Amino acid sequence: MATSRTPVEVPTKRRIAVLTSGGDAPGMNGAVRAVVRMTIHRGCEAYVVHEGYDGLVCGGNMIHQMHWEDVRGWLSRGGTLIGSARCSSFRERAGRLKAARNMVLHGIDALVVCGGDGTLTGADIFRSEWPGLLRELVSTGDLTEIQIRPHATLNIVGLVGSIDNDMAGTDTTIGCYSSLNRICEAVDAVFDTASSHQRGFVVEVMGRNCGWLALMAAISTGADWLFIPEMPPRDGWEDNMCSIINRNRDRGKRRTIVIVAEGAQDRNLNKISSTAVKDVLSTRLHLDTRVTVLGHTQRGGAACAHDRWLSTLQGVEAVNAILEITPECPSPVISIRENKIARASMMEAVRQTQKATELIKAKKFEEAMSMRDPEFREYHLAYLNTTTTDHPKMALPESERLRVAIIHVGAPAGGMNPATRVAVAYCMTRGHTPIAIHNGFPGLCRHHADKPVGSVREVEWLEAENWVNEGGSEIGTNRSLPSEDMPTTAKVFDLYKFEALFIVGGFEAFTAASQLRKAREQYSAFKIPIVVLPATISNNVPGTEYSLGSDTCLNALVTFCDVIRQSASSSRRRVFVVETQGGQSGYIATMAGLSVGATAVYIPEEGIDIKMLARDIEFLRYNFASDRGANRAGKIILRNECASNTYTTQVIADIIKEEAKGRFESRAAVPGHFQQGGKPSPVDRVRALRMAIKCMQHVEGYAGKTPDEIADDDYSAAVIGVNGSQVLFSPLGGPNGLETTDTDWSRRRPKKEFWLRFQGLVDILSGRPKSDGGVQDGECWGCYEHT
Ligand SMILES: Nc1ncnc2c1ncn2[C@@H]1O[C@H](COP(=O)(O)OP(=O)(O)OP(=O)(O)O)[C@@H](O)[C@H]1O
Ligand SMILES: O=P(O)(O)OC[C@H]1O[C@](O)(CO)[C@@H](O)[C@@H]1O
Ligand SMILES: [Mg+2]
Repeated sequence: MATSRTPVEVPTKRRIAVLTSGGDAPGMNGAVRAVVRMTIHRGCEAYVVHEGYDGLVCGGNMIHQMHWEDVRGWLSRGGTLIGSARCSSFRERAGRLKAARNMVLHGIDALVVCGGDGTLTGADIFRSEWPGLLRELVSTGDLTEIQIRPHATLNIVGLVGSIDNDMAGTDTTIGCYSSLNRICEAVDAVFDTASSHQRGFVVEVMGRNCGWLALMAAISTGADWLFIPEMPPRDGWEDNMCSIINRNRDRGKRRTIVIVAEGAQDRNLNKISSTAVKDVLSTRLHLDTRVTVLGHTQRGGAACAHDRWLSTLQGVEAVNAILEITPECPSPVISIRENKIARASMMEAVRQTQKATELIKAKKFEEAMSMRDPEFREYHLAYLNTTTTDHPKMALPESERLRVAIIHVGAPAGGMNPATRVAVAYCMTRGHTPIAIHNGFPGLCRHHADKPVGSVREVEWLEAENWVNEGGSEIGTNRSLPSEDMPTTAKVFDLYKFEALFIVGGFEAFTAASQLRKAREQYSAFKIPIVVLPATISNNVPGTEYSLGSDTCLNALVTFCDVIRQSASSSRRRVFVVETQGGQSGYIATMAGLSVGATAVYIPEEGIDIKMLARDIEFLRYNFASDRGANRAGKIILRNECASNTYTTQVIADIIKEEAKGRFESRAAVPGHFQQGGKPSPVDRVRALRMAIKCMQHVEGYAGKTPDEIADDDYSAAVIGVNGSQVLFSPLGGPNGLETTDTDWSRRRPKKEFWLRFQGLVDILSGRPKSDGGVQDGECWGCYEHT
């Protein structure tokens, strides 16, 4: 160690450092970018520590200051650009002593750590030891009293960055959905070749001791069988697995997919390897079977949209937390529950995570399962109940079985097919009759009696099985509403004896349900439970903060923006004005803006005016001038299609070009229906499963009730939705019904749009000037001085 005479700068501003540690995870760069920029925005100095805890232990230029421009373009980069490591010396007090000294020498006493349970454990130990470490450093003469005085406490905030999603206390970790995307792309591809050759495939996925990736992959791809560490199969699993696979084959399935978590084991903790599973399939079923081990492909590549906005919002929250916590506060970890970013106790989260691992080792599997996030068990059960439909104990008595009609209304959205598949499978498991209405309400009224095939058809298991990863709407969707022919709609409802209606779609689906509810007075055919599962890329359905398809759309937009932005790298100095869909809702424009780091986002809720454009052009000018060609990628402005009638996408691109006076160029780009995405994203697939099952359970609750009893219950016409940290049903009618409380009918969007607050964040993180002509607290502009 150097002596205490090592010069120490006395910082004039608070210094906050960020590091990434443990296995890398897509989205870590987004977190670092957000921490760096938010730190600067909040008037502090941003530092990074390279190579995880190794960098803290080694010090020197492994720890250095970061400026605004240094993190430009990081959102789209895979891995972690500041490096990560598994550092053995930090596990020892001697290593942490060196780390403490290096932090003081750099004037840093606030640290954001992004990693898994190990990283956070290390962080918590470090914080608890901090005063003792400093005292020891003074006693050995490595630091002086004066040097340690400003650093009496160490503030640490954790961000969970890990593909494993093994951390208790948060629904998802930064990186887990990107990894799941990679897995699903691979399994979707395997799916095709497996079908062609009628083969079996055993796919091994990562996750260490946690089965989240494996479970979600199985759900998202309709795997026939699954092995996860938390829920080892019963003894004799070989027979069970073979019998289920045989039954699926007998029903006409041409492929067999088995997902094996790398930590899979039997009830005696003996490893179940993918090759052992392959051997069972080959020898017992004589299936031509292949093993695919996905390995580190699961950790690499650019982050998906979900991980980009999640890491950004959590990075921002980490800085806010660092500046707010007091010495007595336990270190927080930034979590997400459904749609709500929150803070939880870091040590409690780590304790529970480690407990889950210990319980697995102690063969207490049920308890281990309950240590995972609350939905884990729900998802596991849902997977079991929908992968095969033969569960005699699940079947309802004849009197409680319903004829459930399923209809898609509105534009296609990713997740519509998986949701329908799940509803069908659940109905079959319970003994209900799933009936698909093809091509929406016009299909119902005009083609129900067509020969040889009408538009109202019972769904076969095999038909629905193939919808697990299909985009669009296989049963056909239509924007037309029942009001176009209410009498015929009611007649056909009666004719086919519908006893429940499941509507999947966007604002039109919501409107259709509302119309049917209001028409109950005239037509008793509608006095049945009606439930809407929001599915629209616009995410503009009242009663929910999330609609199926919006995540798929964001991924498509993010890919589009990444590609065009990169195309500017040869020409440089180019601004793309990208037109997004979304109707009167700026949701996808704003979330895409957060996910790609847009310079500005124009949304209908705010409109566009000439002053705004002038300010943004001035900002672009400043940006390009201070950039000095350092970053070659283009800049993105996102404009929602309805943001202004006058300032169209092309007009804005032309104005920018004109005003740039040759200093930079601009182009309009319209991804159009590309935004509906191809195959649904894993987020949309797994949420489709959960939401569709909840919807079926909801309508099931009305079995045995009279039409009037049903009509009298406000919840008999409801929307399922994510509301903050909960998934809830909201009634359409009644005093608290969405129709009156939360629907802006003329603008076709909810009255309260939760995401509007993110609009300001897009601006803060791009450094865009405020609308009042000022700048974002002066910090974002000021930072350009450093470049
Ligand atoms: N008990 C501990 N005490 C001190 N430091 C620790 C401890 N556990 C882990 N660390 C530090 O955290 C680093 C990362 O931990 P680990 O390798 O377990 O990965 P992780 O953060 O859990 O991420 P992932 O599991 O996603 O790869 C370790 O290399 C070590 O430096
Ligand atoms: O990259 P390494 O060090 O081989 O670690 C692999 C492990 O890291 C993870 O990718 C992330 O924790 C695990 O899923 C996997 O078991
Ligand atoms: Mg770990």
